[in-house]
Amino acid sequence: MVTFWGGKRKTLVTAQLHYLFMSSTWILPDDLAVPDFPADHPGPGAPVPQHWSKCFGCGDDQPTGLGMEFTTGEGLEVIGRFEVAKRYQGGPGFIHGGILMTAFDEAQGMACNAALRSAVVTAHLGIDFARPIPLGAVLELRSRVEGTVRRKVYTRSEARIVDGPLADPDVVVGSSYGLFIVVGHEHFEKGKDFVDGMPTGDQDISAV
Ligand SMILES: CCCCCCCCCCCC(=O)SCCNC(=O)CCNC(=O)[C@H](O)C(C)(C)COP(=O)(O)OP(=O)(O)OC[C@H]1O[C@@H](n2cnc3c(N)ncnc32)[C@H](O)[C@@H]1OP(=O)(O)O
Repeated sequence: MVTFWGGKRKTLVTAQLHYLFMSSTWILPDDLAVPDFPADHPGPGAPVPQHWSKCFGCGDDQPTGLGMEFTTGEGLEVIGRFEVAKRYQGGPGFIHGGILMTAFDEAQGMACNAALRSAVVTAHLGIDFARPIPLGAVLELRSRVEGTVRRKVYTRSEARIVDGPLADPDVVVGSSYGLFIVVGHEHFEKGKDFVDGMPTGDQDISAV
């Protein structure tokens, strides 16, 4: 069918089939456990601290990083924001897709940490790029844990432009599904010879 249509139309059909395939592969397991709401949760609107000051996603001691800032949302939702700086450019005038993926990675990791109070690392991430995102846009990513199975944490996130060019809080410009794995201190001990700086805060779970 795809070969029969050919040309530009072939490309379009292939892209649509790919989108359907990608979306349909994210199927939550039947034995998913929804985490309990933390008893000490501060409620919506509270700042969520960076987990590591040198982190490319959220660190305030990482000048080239995204500098994402997080607050708690409703329920177990975590809301992250950052402005698309010129250095994040891919195609002329628009964000690089890998930067958006990085932002989703960070946002969904923070949602895991807020819900489970455990360190996690990313095992799998899938992104749907729905709209081009211009430089100067302020992106808001709303992320949540959908549930867990043993150490596996299933997450979702959506991005919207809430300020700057093409802002429209009703339009989802990208979405993401991700599998994170709960890890212990030993995971980060493997990086102690390479670490840049010394973790000091409560959220710095590295054993170095
Ligand atoms: C204060 C803190 C801040 C926390 C806040 C953090 C926010 C930071 C956000 C950035 C996060 C990152 O970028 S982290 C950096 C990028 N990620 C990484 O570097 C991870 C590299 N990969 C690994 O280190 C490893 O593969 C692990 C840890 C993910 C898993 O290894 P493991 O510990 O030996 O566990 P393993 O038995 O293999 O897997 C456990 C279960 O997960 C499943 N599983 C494992 N990988 C996959 C996979 N890709 N796709 C599907 N399923 C998978 C297995 O089948 C198994 O299922 P079952 O048998 O139970 O059914």
